[in-house]
Amino acid sequence: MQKMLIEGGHLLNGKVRISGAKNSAVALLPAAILADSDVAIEGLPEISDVYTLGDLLEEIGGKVAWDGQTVHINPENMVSMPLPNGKVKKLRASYYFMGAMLGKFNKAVIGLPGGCYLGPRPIDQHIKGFEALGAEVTNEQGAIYLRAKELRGARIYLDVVSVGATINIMLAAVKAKGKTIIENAAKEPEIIDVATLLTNMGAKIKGVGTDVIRIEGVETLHGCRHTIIPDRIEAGTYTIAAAAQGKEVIIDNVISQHLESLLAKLREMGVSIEESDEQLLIRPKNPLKSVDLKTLVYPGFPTDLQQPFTSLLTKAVNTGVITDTIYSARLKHIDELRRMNAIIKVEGGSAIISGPVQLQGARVKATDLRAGASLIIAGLMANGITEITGLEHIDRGYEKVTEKLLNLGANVWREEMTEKEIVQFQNS
Ligand SMILES: CC(=O)N[C@H]1[C@@H](OP(=O)(O)OP(=O)(O)OC[C@H]2O[C@@H](n3ccc(=O)[nH]c3=O)[C@H](O)[C@@H]2O)O[C@H](CO)[C@@H](O)[C@@H]1O
Ligand SMILES: C=C(OP(=O)(O)O)C(=O)O
Repeated sequence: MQKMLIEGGHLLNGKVRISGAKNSAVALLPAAILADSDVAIEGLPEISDVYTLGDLLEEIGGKVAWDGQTVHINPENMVSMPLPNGKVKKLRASYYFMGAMLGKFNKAVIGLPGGCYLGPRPIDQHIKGFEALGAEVTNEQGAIYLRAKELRGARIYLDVVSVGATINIMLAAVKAKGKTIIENAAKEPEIIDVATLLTNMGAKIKGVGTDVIRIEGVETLHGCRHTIIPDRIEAGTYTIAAAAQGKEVIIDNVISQHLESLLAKLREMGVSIEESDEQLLIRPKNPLKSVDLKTLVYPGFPTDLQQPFTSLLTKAVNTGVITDTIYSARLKHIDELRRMNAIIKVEGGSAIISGPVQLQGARVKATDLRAGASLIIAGLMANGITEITGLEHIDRGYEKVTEKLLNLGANVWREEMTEKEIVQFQNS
């Protein structure tokens, strides 16, 4: 088990290339189950969630061949193997095996997913959608059993705007008989990316990117080749890091429209941002002004960037209030930031951050993926050395983070933890 060490105070300078989007990748891989021949996906990020899903595709009989960042998935020998336990618990997105296997085999058994603990993360809207399509769904000892004689298109209104439910229902509906309409659908770019893959496989989908998606079921889906979109959350994380501790940083391979809400907030704070084809040039101007923000569904401010943004606000003059309306309990990074000298009050679901303060290096724990990102940014700004444990969360979503930061001029490295440190970590 490793920890990450960051010697703070070094200015970030240069270019960082953004990887393929985690939240697309984790849906594109299960979507390949629906095809009847080879699906190639290019530009996948080298992160643990992607490899875990590759292993799960092999468990159900798929042939999975990696060629750098391209994966070839041959689904011809896949079977509806039950996956009640094991690797499905390691990540959130294993729930896409429900929609994809139901869509392909009319049955599936999938253990309830893992992923970041951000407070309760129900999947009732996924189940509502599967049931509307004609599936019988039961929860037996923590595994979801889905069975259908056949799937039939339906009109489904989502009570909550949900990325996962929108994608999962699309996966189950593309081969259902007749027409499916998903109302109050989520509009995140990753949903468009998944719909693009499915369309290239022969699916008939209209309206993705709006809140009404219309699907006309088809009998078969064929293989194809697809290139993944860049990761807007990784791009946003490096953009925030550049605003916090940068001199001049180019964020390369980015679709800036995907980050409008973040860029607007950073400009309000006084950060200079130039947008060009596939790149952002970030030049912070000190002192930064505080801002308030609320996380919202896309195109609002993403909940996944709220935690990294909290660290930035410790540097800004005055008080900033962050309210996460998607996950009100996504606040576990706050205690760790306080260890580093941050002055943050929590009231209801809001974090009230007073600044500017000089953060101090400390021993801290990444409790979830974006808490990890927030601690890395804090460590880059802090006096002295910050030690971060819980790297398994960070490795679920950030490709080669140590190398990318080193290239930008940060002083960051990983070390093996001693046995005593591992015991302390496990008991903390
Ligand atoms: C793998 C993946 O893509 N993860 C992202 C996805 O998670 P995920 O797809 O799990 O998140 P959702 O969009 O479904 O969740 C949005 C909100 O709806 C609620 N909800 C969701 C489903 C449901 O059946 N019932 C229900 O009440 C959730 O508790 C949450 O409050 O979108 C989140 C919100 O942008 C991001 O933080 C995650 O990074
Ligand atoms: C919450 C996240 O991931 P997951 O849904 O996979 O847990 C995230 O990417 O910030």
